[in-house]
Amino acid sequence: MAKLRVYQLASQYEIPSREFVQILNRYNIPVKNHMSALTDQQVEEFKASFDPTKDRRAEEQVPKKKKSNSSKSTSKKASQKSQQESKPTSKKKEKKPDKAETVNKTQAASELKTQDKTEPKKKKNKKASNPHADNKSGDQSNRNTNNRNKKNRKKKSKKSNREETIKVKDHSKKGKVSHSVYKKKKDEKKSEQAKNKVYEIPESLTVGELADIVGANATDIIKTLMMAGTMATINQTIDADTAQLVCDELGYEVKVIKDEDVFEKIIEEYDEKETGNEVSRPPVVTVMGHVDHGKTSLLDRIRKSHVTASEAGGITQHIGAYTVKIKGKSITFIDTPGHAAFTAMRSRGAQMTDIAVLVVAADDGVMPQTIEAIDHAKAANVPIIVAINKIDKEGANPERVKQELVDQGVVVEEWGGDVIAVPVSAKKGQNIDELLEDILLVAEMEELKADPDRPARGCVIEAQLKKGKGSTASMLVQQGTLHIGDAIVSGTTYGRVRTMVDDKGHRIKKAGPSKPVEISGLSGTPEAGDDFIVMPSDKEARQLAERRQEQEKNEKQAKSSVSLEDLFSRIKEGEMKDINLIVKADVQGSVEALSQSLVKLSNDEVRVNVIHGAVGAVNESDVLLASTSDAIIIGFNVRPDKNALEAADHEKVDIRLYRVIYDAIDDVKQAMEGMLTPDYVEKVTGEAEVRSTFRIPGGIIVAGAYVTDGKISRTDEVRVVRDGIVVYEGKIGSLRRFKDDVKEVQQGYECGIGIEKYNDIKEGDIIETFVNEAVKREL
Ligand SMILES: Nc1nc2c(ncn2[C@@H]2O[C@H](COP(=O)(O)OP(=O)(O)OP(=O)(O)O)[C@@H](O)[C@H]2O)c(=O)[nH]1
Repeated sequence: MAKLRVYQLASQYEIPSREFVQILNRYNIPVKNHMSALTDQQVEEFKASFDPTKDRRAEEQVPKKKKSNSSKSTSKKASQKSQQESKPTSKKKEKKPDKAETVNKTQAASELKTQDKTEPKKKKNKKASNPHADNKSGDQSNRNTNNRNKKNRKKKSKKSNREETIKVKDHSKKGKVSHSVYKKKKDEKKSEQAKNKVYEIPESLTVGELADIVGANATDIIKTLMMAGTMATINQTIDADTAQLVCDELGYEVKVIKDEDVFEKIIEEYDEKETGNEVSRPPVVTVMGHVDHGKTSLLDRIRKSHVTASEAGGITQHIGAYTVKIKGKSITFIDTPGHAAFTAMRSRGAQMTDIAVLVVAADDGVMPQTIEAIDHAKAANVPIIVAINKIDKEGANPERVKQELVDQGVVVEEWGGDVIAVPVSAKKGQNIDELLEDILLVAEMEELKADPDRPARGCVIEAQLKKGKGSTASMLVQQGTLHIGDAIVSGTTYGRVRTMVDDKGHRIKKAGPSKPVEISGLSGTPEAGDDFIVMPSDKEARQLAERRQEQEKNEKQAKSSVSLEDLFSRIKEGEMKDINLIVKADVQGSVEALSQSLVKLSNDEVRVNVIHGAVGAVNESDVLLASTSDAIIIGFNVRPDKNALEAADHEKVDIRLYRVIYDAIDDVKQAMEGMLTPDYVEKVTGEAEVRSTFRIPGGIIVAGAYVTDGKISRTDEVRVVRDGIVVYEGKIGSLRRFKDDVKEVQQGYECGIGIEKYNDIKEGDIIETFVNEAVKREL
């Protein structure tokens, strides 16, 4: 059964709703306005204890006037009458409610409060909220009658529709009339259909908007509101409770969507919706590859040789991306080379790259960062084009590069695969056009499309604070067209596009799909990879940005990436079908052995994937890849560097470090079975940098070290790390400050450290101390 509303109960006692709200509050029933719903229990308890004669004494003034007017009219009418008598209200005040105004809980509550405090104010307010009271007393009494007949109203209104149709039918002798009957029937059918639907409404909306959503006549809504004692205009804002009540009355089923869900919905609908007006857009390309293989040289070469004469007039700006033209078609290059930027963007959910150009130096071949780049591109599901660079160099061997690529699962066309490889020389400008044409070819196959006529969407390439300009952000338009003056939200910032400059330094007024631009006008500096969305108004942009700020705050506190501990529960809940791992080890043999053993742990329920395996310390790029791919990092005989630790902390990525391969396999296995219950957790206590070494009597090599972090304690365990790889783990043999033995040395001090049973310490090594702390077993 539908819940009883305050006004309905009020009408049973013939007490005005506003007064009744106060009475209910005095009975400790915390209702806010006449639309508030009451539970059955509240109604029962209230009815049992409420004595209308006794409990309404506080409102004595009102009943008095009620008597003086007519015994049947309500006290509400009486008080309105009294307003007329006591003080004529200015026209301005009468008009006020006609403007868009919220009839919500707060307003109703505050009005009530004001009424309590001072009589004159009460009059003004009442007047303001009932503009028709002066000249529409007839309406008012009608309303009261209607209130009394409320129970029958719904039935009646439906019935009257039917009756009308029948009436017309009775007179339907002529074709014209029967046509109108037909039309009416059709309308009825339509409205019946409409009534069977569930409409979604926001937390607050205007009467007109509600009419639009459910497809009802605004007049009907206004009438229904009037019957419930609320005078509203078409532009007036009503809250969801009110809207829901009106729709109940009119027979429309509605569901209230929270404001944040409304924003989400706008975003989702936009993403999903194809307008049918999509046209081809230029591809967006990222250049990746191993250090020194020529990424920057290639990007420079492309930019310099493909800026047309007309464009060259402007000074090329660094805005993080640029567009070149080849055979009348455009290509946009993200001009910050490297996968760190690429993954940083992906970790923020942005996928701006359509194609990855993998630069491999022909004289050097596939190197660790080449593999990393391949893994990143694969994880992002982005097609690769290989640019085999430096073919002008002596010792260049493109065929060897192709062979090495096969080992990484990248099979070029000549070898029967589907990856295009182009031998180029960034230095000499050889085959650059060919590379660009191949990019266009791949783009064509990818069928990259966008509708330029939609409000713009895209993402931030980079953003900074510029002197005299405030926050500027380089943005890539991915959908629609961005215009000067557009209200936008970007990440947690918002504003209006004040200025817009393209990569050639030209001030422009609009930018279409795949176009990079630098804009100003934002309230803050968004982060690379943040999205940007054009909103219908400044107000909505600000609201969405504020909501995101709040969400970000909450998420920071509760971000959960995958960890070995929660692996089992996520598998059980069906949340995980794949376990993604990144394996880093000291030597290639270990990477392979560990990876193979881990993959073999796959069972019917879950598959174990090693999405990236490489030699070397765990770095920031590994962490970002883990974050974007929901992966756990398994390190064998390696350590994370500082940036990686910071990133892991920020992204909440689980890094597991092992000294025994079997332990790593066992942990993953046990985690999959829900048996992982670590008793000890390692805590790093200090770090010292070896700045020199010296030999002491007995041939022992001691490190002259500087404590860079925490403190080095004589009793802590110690490990020696060289280039991110653990070369020894053991105990401290001696710890000295000058000539004295000491128990500990704090950060910022120098000391001598000898390591038990280890004589191979070298300058540049990192000495890390740690303790194993007992932790509670987890259930
Ligand atoms: N001979 C020859 N040298 C090249 C070519 N391309 C780049 N180089 C040289 O290789 C070196 C590295 O080039 P960069 O473009 O800086 O390489 P990168 O990959 O951007 O390097 P990082 O930014 O450090 O990752 C420079 O000395 C270039 O002059 C080429 O096609 N031929």
